[in-house]
Amino acid sequence: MNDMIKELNATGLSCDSLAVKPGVIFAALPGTVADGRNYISQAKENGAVAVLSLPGTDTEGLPLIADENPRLRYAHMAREFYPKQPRTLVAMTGTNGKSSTVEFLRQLWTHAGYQAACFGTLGVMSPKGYEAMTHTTPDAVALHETLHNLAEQGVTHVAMEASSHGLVQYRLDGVDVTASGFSNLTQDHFDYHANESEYFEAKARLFSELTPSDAPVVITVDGTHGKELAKQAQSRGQEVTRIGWTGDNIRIDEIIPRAASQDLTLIIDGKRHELTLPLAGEFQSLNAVAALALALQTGVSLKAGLEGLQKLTGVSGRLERAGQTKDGAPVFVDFAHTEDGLDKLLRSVRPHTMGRIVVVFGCGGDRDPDKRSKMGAVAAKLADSVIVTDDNPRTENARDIRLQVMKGCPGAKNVEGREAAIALGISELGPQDCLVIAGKGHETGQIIGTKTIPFSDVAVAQRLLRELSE
Ligand SMILES: CC(=O)N[C@H]1[C@@H](OP(=O)(O)OP(=O)(O)OC[C@H]2O[C@@H](n3ccc(=O)[nH]c3=O)[C@H](O)[C@@H]2O)O[C@H](CO)[C@@H](O)[C@@H]1O[C@H](C)C(=O)N[C@@H](C)C(=O)N[C@H](CCC(=O)O)C(=O)O
Ligand SMILES: Nc1ncnc2c1ncn2[C@@H]1O[C@H](COP(=O)(O)OP(=O)(O)OP(=O)(O)O)[C@@H](O)[C@H]1O
Ligand SMILES: N[C@H](CCC[C@H](N)C(=O)O)C(=O)O
Ligand SMILES: [Mg+2]
Repeated sequence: MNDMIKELNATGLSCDSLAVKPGVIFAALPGTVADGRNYISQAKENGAVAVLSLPGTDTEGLPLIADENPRLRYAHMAREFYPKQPRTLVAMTGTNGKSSTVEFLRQLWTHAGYQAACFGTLGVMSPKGYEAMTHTTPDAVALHETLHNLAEQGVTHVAMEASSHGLVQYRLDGVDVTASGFSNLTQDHFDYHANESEYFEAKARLFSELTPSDAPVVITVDGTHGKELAKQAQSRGQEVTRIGWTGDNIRIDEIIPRAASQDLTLIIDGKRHELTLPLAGEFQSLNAVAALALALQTGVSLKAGLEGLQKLTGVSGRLERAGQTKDGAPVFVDFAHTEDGLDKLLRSVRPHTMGRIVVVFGCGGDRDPDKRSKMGAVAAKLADSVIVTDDNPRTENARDIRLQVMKGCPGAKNVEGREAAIALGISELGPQDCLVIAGKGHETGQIIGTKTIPFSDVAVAQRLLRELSE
């Protein structure tokens, strides 16, 4: 451990004054809402032994660890407190598909006999079981602590989600990334990133700054951003696996949708492979292929990888079949919360549906307002009946959010309250139809104001289906 940390006899590190305990170094970080430097006295009262912050910070007499980039330093110090890391560490970025890919990769590794884990939006999944987490990419201290604990448990392979917020805020710095992956980049988070190029630069940091130049990278090259990232990675000398419908290394040649599965033809390094993926939805094939490519780069044989794909189980809240009406019309719950996600979701469901697609969705408050009408327009274009409702209004007015969504789908029904909207969706279903409830996926709460009220799309849909069949 660093001499300075030893000298201070520090027992920990935290950027939250409220969480500071005696012996902890307080990182006073300027943020988006508050400025950690305003909480130094509180941290001191709680027993902080030093302050990490910008040069010149008034630390109220505590020793100052000065750094021009205190967030980056914070991440590297976090590593010193939690030094152990599993030997294989994959980081996955992209607008959509991260959670699915890391979970599929965890399953492929486990199938191949490795002690494997993944973490992100859905929490930590390890051989020890499941543990909740608050962020897709946790704060640097929580992230390093998680990796350290997984290594102590004997986990050798970990896949983690690298969100753009996490990358910009240096939450992953200090992680010895051994391979990384990219799914796609489409609109999201324009409330946080100034524009698309800043958003792209945030994602690109994973490859240019966090992944060593001799490490393999797996890139879905179907979009312009993927192509650009692949070019940049290649010029740095990284070994690039190009995947997707247009991938040179792993190409999806054909997908034949079945009722609840897909027959895939993949061309891997020029050779044809046919298999059945036991999941519905084209986007799941793309994520499964990304997981396969990352597995092959991290010790899994092609034979075990292809076998593993045929045994994949779906990710909670990602095109999850919650149940069906008594006439057999399925109800799916999915986490699509972007224009592209909703587009891919509705297109994915179409080939599996004989009748009409009914969609229930809304948009989150305190999140990118520009995506709202765009999601409305996609729903109007690709579904037969659109019901706009609430999705975590947070501190915004729920009705205003719905009206912004409705601008893109003026013919849609506007239903206050998510349960009422789901009930209406179910009531519209004929025997050949299907209901898609999008936006909340695995979530178990509806955030209204700053309170979270228990709410699960799967549980509500199942209860309503049960009540209707009684
Ligand atoms: C916009 C954003 O990413 N904010 C995150 C960031 O906050 P910040 O540094 O801007 O914090 P701030 O509230 O301005 O406060 C500044 C500093 O003062 C400290 N403070 C503040 C108050 C106090 O009483 N005492 C105190 O010490 C704070 O701990 C912080 O260090 O760092 C905080 C500590 O790690 C995070 O909790 C916080 O996540 C907020 C709650 C959040 O909602 N983040 C979301 C948008 C997010 O990160 N999402 C991505 C996924 C996005 C995706 O879908 O791809 C994720 O990785 O989860
Ligand atoms: N490869 C993909 N391309 C486009 N859309 C996708 C893809 N994979 C998943 N989706 C859509 O995005 C939703 C979220 O998927 P997933 O949770 O895997 O993404 P994520 O990148 O982890 O999202 P988040 O940024 O919220 O963590 C899915 O429910 C689906 O609707
Ligand atoms: N990771 C995404 C999830 C959005 C999910 C949706 N239910 C919402 O609340 O907007 C975010 O925090 O922007
Ligand atoms: Mg995720």
